[in-house]
Order: sequence, then C-alpha cells, then structure tokens
Amino acid sequence: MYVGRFIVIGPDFGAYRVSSRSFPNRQVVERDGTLTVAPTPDAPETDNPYISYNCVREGGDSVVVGNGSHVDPIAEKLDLGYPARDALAESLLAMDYEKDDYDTPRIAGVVGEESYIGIVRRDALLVRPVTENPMLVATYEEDDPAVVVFDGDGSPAELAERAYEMDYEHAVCAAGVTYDDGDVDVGFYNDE
Ligand SMILES: NC(=O)c1ncn([C@@H]2O[C@H](COP(=O)(O)O)[C@@H](O)[C@H]2O)c1NC=O
Repeated sequence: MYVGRFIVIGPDFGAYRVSSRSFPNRQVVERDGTLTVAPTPDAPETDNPYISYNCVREGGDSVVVGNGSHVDPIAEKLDLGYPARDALAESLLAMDYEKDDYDTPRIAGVVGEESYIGIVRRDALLVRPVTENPMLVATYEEDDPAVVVFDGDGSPAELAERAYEMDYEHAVCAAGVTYDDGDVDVGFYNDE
C-alpha cells in the first residue's frame, strides 16, 4: 500500500518517513540539530514547493516532526510558549493542506512533556494527544491518527531505520528523534 509520507509519534520519540512516487531522489540532512529533507545532488530540477523542508526541529522544550514548511511555525510557537496542542492546531489550520494535484495533507507531531499528533486535510483538522501507545498518521489512506505497533526503544537513527523498513511502498528516507526530560536527540536513515 502507498500512504505517502507518515509520522509515528510516541510519548518520548518520533519518527518520520518520506515515501514518494514522484520525487524519490531525496535525503535527510542534519544541521545544528535540525533535520531537513532535501533533493540529492542528482535529482532532476523541479519547481514543486513541497519537497524540501525541515522535518524535525526543536521548539521550546519540545521537538516537532512533520512533512512540510509548517514544522517551522509550529516550532516558533513552541518557542513563544504556546501549548503543544495550540501550536499544532493553529499552524496546521493557518497553512492548510497543500495546493498540489492531490490536496496532500500536512501532518505533524510534537514530542515533549505533552505529545500530540495532527493532520490537516481538505475536509478536517485533527489533533490528538499521544499518552501511551505510539500513533501513526499518513498523508494518504491512513490519514486519521491511529494507534500503531512500533517499538520506540533505540537511538534516533535506529528509529528512523525502523520507519524506513515499515511495509509501505516507495521508501525514500527517514528521520528519528528521542526525547528525555527536555533532552532531544536526532538521527536519520538514507538508503545509500
Ligand atoms: N513532504 C514531502 O516530502 C512531499 N513529497 C511530495 N509531496 C507532495 O505530494 C505530491 C505527490 O507526491 P508522491 O506522488 O511522491 O506521493 C507531490 O506532487 C507533492 O506536491 C510532499 N508533500 C507532502 O507530503
């Protein structure tokens, strides 16, 4: 099954996978603790505005995971002291679904003292707390946040590889993050 991009959010970890039919030549790169999805050097040129963005970024005492440029305003609101639920809901609603051929939803999660997962689709805005079991939401098909079986133990790079290996089509690259009482660690996995 093809679900596009997806996130898994647990109470103390997050993972993000890029799956893509149309833009497979991409990788995750790290700079100063922020993870960015970017085209590989051999990628064909494109003017699609939705394929390069920060996918993991710290905000306040928490960390944000998501599939587009909304990650930045969510992190900035957390820096300003917004509650995680409000930072997610306001930013998702303000930026809304992507205006591409598929009305691709924006998905995002916050991992911190309180963890949340959310999606804005053409027909809905959903933001749910993550209290115990990990939850997954994807851009297509699995686009209601739902509990998922996902082992949240391990390093951020291991979490990223675990998300990369999940049984959905067209894996491209993945990111992982762990949270421990305000300490955030990030890692990633690119298919070489
Ligand atoms: N975030 C991403 O990495 C990303 N990759 C592709 N998209 C959007 O989704 C559309 C469909 O892409 P695909 O066929 O690869 O699933 C693309 O035209 C693009 O507008 C993205 N936007 C949201 O997921």
